[in-house]
Amino acid sequence: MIEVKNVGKSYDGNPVLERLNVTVQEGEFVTLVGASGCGKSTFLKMLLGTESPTSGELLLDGKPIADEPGPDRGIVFQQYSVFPHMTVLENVMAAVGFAQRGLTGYLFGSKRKQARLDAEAILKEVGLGHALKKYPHELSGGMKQRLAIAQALLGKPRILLLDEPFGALDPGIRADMHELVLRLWQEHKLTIFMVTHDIKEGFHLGTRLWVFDKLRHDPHAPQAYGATITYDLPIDHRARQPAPQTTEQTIAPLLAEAAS
Ligand SMILES: Nc1ncnc2c1ncn2[C@@H]1O[C@H](COP(=O)(O)OP(=O)(O)OP(=O)(O)O)[C@@H](O)[C@H]1O
Repeated sequence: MIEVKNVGKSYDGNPVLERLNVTVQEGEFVTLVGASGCGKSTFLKMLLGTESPTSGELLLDGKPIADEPGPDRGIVFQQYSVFPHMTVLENVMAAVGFAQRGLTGYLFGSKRKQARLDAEAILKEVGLGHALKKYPHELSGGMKQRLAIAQALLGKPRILLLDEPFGALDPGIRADMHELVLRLWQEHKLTIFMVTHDIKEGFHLGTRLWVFDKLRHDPHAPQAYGATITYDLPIDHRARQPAPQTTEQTIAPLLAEAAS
């Protein structure tokens, strides 16, 4: 479904990513780990369509990914911005309006009624059914991310991109969010790409874990080469067991080394 063929990405002539070659099938849950600044978010942005590859091809169903975000791809960031003067329900309805009418955004009559029903349904699904009338400043971190996920799912995307969505949350809340994401992944038959700095989270959620790192280094020119996918590990979740210690023990020092 997604083919990444020899993709490279540079900014101002400095390579960030190079020689990416992978294929991802519908329904996979790919987790991305790697040192800070090695290009994980850049890869997500190329899938979203807000950045394009400098070289190579990024194909969705055999066609180049459109160079603008579309309803088939939703994204959730670690920090999320909402309209502070609107309630949870109004924020989601506004997103429906923008999706349907562009920046003028306001819906009338039966369309507005339908938007409200859709917004209420998705908010219930992400566990915010009790918080429709709350304002953003009244929400906890976990509730804000639930709202972000609701917005991302509104266009009924096939692909959900998660850029460290739970990085700022406490462990207990994270566990609840993991449950939510796994449920939505299954119920909506999503293909998910999720960046995380937490390797345990990567193993726990993913059906496949990618490690981004540089294969080539020039000590005199640290910007000379980009990162690539150095490990592509399938994860067997039939029992949703914790990651096998041996694999985790192999990868963790590599990440620590790459980060130093
Ligand atoms: N629009 C841009 N213009 C120039 N350089 C950029 C741009 N976006 C990202 N970069 C650079 O590309 C590199 C990769 O950034 P990216 O955010 O993709 O890394 P990352 O692996 O997601 O990092 P982190 O884990 O810290 O979020 C960084 O050196 C960053 O400064």
